[in-house]
Amino acid sequence: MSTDKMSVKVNVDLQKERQKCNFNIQEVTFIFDGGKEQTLQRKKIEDIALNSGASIDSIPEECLGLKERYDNAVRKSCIYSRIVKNEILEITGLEALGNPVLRRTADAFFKEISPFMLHLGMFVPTIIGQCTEEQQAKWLPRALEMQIIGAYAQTELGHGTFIRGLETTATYDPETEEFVLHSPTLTSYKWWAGGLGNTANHCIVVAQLYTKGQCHGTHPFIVPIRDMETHEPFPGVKVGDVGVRMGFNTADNGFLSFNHYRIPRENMMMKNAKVLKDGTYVKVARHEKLTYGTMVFVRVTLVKEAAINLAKAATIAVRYSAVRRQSQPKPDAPEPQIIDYPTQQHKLFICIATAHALQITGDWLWRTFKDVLADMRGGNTDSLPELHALSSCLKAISTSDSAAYIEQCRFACGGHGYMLSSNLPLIYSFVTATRTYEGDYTVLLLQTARFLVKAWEQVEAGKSVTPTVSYLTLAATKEKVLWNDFAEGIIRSFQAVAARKISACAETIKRHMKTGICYEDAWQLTTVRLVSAAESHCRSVICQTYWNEITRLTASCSTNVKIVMEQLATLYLIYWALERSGDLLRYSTISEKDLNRLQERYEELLALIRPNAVGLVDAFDFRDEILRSTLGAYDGRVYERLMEEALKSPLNDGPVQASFHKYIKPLTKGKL
Ligand SMILES: CCCCCCCCCCCCCCCCCC(=O)SCCNC(=O)CCNC(=O)[C@H](O)C(C)(C)COP(=O)(O)OP(=O)(O)OC[C@H]1O[C@@H](n2cnc3c(N)ncnc32)[C@H](O)[C@@H]1OP(=O)(O)O
Ligand SMILES: Cc1cc2nc3c(=O)[nH]c(=O)nc-3n(C[C@H](O)[C@H](O)[C@H](O)COP(=O)(O)OP(=O)(O)OC[C@H]3O[C@@H](n4cnc5c(N)ncnc54)[C@H](O)[C@@H]3O)c2cc1C
Repeated sequence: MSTDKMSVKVNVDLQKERQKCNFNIQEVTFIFDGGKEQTLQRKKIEDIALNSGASIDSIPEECLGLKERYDNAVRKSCIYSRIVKNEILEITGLEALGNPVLRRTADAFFKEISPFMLHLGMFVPTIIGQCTEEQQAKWLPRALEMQIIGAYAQTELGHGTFIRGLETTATYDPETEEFVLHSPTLTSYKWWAGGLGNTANHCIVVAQLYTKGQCHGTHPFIVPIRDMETHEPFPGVKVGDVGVRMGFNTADNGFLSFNHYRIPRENMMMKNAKVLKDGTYVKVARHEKLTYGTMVFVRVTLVKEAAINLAKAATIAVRYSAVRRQSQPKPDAPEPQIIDYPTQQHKLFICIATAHALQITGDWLWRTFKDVLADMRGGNTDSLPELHALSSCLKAISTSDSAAYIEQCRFACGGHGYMLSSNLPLIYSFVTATRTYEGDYTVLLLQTARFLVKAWEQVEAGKSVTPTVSYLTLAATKEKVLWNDFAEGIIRSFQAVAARKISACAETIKRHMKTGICYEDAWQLTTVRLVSAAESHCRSVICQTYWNEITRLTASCSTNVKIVMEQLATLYLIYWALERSGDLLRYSTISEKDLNRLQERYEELLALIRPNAVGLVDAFDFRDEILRSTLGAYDGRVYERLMEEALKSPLNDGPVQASFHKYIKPLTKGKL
């Protein structure tokens, strides 16, 4: 517990909740952080970054105008970057780029998003992933020292999803040994890149590469866009802000176009393909899609990003639910804490369980990613398709689940949850964007479906398949899988559901093709089912990973930690079994009686978890500065904080606003 938590006067109900908690909170914190060392490192980083006081705003960020908000975000980004550069990267190394601790700590500085986020989030990783060693030696130190500030401009006004359809061109001119960047149409304007509008001086631009009259598809280039002294855009570069957004308003999302703008040949990122001085195109990479590497990296990191944000929302909603009292279900009895309502527990405990499920799955995916990267360094790209399939569906489901449950947390907080000072709307506006950016939900699930159908064809042909789809061989019998309600039984049934849906899709595609239509059209006619099959596959991966890993991670924990962690994981499995009861009725032998028993077990679990609920969210260990919520602070002084924040509103700067004299008075006096 940090010192600020020990010294404050805590709401009586929250104090009682903490006394009820029967497990060792710190052990659960270690599990959530991925180990004791990670917790200690995180706390050290938080102490360094937050004890400076630089993150404190005198006026709430949300009360500032658009320009002032951006200005304030840049000011704080500079302070935070200095801390990251001078102190944090020293502790973490470049591993920090895949570690949510940087983002988690940044939340204390920015209630919205830093305009520098994409610099560390995509610009630097793309330099690492797409540049030769020589190029890295030139660009990486300057980027890490913040001598240059970069953005990642791939999406265009006309195309985000369909990368092959991008229109910006980079045409090689062997006379001058330069690439000429050009935006031939309005729809070819780069659009959305974070940090681009006003902040960045460099940008990674993804463009169609032309040399010797031939197009070689999209490739990344490092492009200086602004003068390093004056910050004026260079001639031939048009750049600006895309306009006000649902969230991300301090992230400086920008547009960019080029008018025959020249960059040196060496600015093409040449790890995976090169253009020689004479214009000869040379392919280096062994896999066609290695230029998409940064996207795979970010999708992998977004799974834990989804977990952390959901954990924040759950912390706010659970603490608030312990403080808030409402209604009178029994005559003459006191108003209960709203957390005592089973319906409230149903809304909230799945959020706690999902945060753990996604965090654990995100850790596992990160390890898988690093293994695949190590293989690729040795020249073996065999595991890349499986990684792409896994990272695509896990990014889609984790961000979608997280956004939905964060909104559920807001509902769980009633009217006060709608206040920006609760922080729930801002957390939601950030996370709901993650469902779209870095690959839209449906589009990514269809990428996974493509892999699954191919895997199914391998199984049918009697060939072996990769580990995450090996269940296809076991579960894909024509018989219904025998239901049992032990955890392993539920997981096996989910796998059977996924296998049956995948095989049904493959059959449907074949059936359509028998009518004479081509594969592409048959695929389109099957896409609603393909998305559903990919979702089922992903759910079975999360359930299996969560269950196996939590069993492993708690093996040496104290008894009550084991018990509460198992209760949460079981709750997660049963929740989804009940949610997907239609699938289970269709593809397993589950009966109505079994479903009733599951429902009863689910309700028992809610009651068992109830006394530990506040302890469970305390174990996420968010400092108040990071939570930034009137409803979720550790001390539970909800009403006092709501009042304090209300008084900070510029609309409370005097009893009478100028608009009264300008408009209302003339109106009421009949003079308007
Ligand atoms: C100071 C502050 C502190 C900060 C702290 C820092 C912390 C950072 C936190 C991170 C925050 C990050 C914020 C990010 C913001 C958003 C950025 C963006 O959106 S950027 C923009 C993001 N934009 C998007 O995400 C766009 C989404 N669109 C796409 O990715 C692609 O267009 C596509 C994948 C949908 C299709 O691609 P297409 O080329 O048409 O391919 P086909 O469909 O024709 O399939 C052909 C074959 O290729 C295969 N394959 C495909 N991909 C891959 C892969 N990656 N690999 C391997 N294989 C792959 C596929 O399986 C198939 O195989 P097979 O069946 O033939 O064997
Ligand atoms: C907050 C935010 C930050 C961003 N930051 C960046 C950034 O820094 N750099 C950058 O380059 N980009 C960025 N983006 C852009 C982002 O990557 C794209 O918006 C995203 O990839 C989706 O592409 P799109 O907008 O073209 O959507 P579209 O592809 O037009 O999607 C619209 C709808 O069509 C559906 N659809 C599209 N294709 C198919 C298909 N093949 N099959 C079935 N359905 C389909 C989708 O499911 C969706 O429902 C950002 C976006 C946001 C919202």
